[in-house]
Amino acid sequence: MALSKIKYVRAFTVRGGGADYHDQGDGHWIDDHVATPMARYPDYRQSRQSFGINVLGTLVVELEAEDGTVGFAVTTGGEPAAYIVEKHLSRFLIGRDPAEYEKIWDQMYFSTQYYGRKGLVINAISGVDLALWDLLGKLRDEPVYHMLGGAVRDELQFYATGARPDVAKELGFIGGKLPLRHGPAEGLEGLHKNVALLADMRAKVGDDFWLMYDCWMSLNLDYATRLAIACHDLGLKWIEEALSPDDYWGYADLRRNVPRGMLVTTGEHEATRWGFRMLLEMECADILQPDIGWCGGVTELLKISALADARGKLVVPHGSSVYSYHFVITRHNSPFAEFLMMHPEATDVVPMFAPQLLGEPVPENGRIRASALDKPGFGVERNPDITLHRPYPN
Ligand SMILES: C[C@H](O)[C@H](O)[C@@H](O)[C@@H](O)C(=O)O
Ligand SMILES: [Mg+2]
Repeated sequence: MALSKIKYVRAFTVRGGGADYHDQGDGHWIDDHVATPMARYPDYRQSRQSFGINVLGTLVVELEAEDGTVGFAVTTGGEPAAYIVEKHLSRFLIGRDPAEYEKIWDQMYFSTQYYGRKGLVINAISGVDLALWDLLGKLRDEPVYHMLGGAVRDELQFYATGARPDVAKELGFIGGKLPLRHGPAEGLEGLHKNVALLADMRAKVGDDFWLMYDCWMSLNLDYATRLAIACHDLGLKWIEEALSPDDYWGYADLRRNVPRGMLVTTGEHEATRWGFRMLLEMECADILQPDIGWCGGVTELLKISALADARGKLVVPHGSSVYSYHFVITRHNSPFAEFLMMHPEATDVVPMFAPQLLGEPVPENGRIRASALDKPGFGVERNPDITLHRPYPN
């Protein structure tokens, strides 16, 4: 039984938080001296916005069916991604049944392979794929997680990413992931500051609360190895994205270098089943962390997750609000999820993609019940108070 066909494809952009969650105002923890590969240049060391981490902004993809039903999704991508959606990908969507998401994904990927494969183009494809699944759920009156096989547990449990793991513990989260603040350019003094900050946080949260460091691609193998060894006695649970996403060889070495029991994680800037196959077959990580809005969407993450499951690896998607929640609740090898604390001081729970989504669920006591996802599609609507810009109307 065919579903109502796609009649309109619209790509909008919007700035200020939301899916491009690094696009925040001044004084936010997420832009306060976080270590990055650009920190080797002193001018770009204090703020990630100074080198353009928020240059793209949010991409909003809207698919309207012939019967007027609208599916949408948000991801990082802004105007260049909007151009790719309207001028290239839309030809594989107009007049199509949204249930044909496998064929549509295949056509979007291989038609852009000559200039895509990773990064912005896969963000755009992911945004379309997420909007397809949202539209499918709204046409079928089903939550996305039902269409993925249903919940394998009653609730999601979250660790929190932000500057205040001590507050995250009080709020009921199962762990706290700190942004690493100092990289190799700040030498031994910076390394000691990283260890001291972790020691201070360990003293505040006690011995059993998970503490992790997120290194956002900023280190080299030697520094990452020394940091892991120096933090081991402080119970660092995992060292995340220590190296460049292209350094598969370095990650394999890092896994051999870190103290036994410490986990190496990465993946948020990796894309497609082929990229994650490389991470798996080169033994780069203990936990894979794809972002569903950047790796290829639901359709591709299903393949990535199955590859990882076959090798006994966990898949804990990078924080991406409802889009990852509907996935994680259905996968045995995704036992917990990430919640990014988007409150400027990381001291309160606010919707992750605020202010763009109406009905976005937030963890209570560090958990979200599966029943909270029981609305069609991804269960959220666009905030009508947010003005969208359509740069390339077809
Ligand atoms: C906190 C990290 O520096 C990044 O800002 C964060 O987006 C990402 O790496 C994460 O894992 O949440
Ligand atoms: Mg990360």
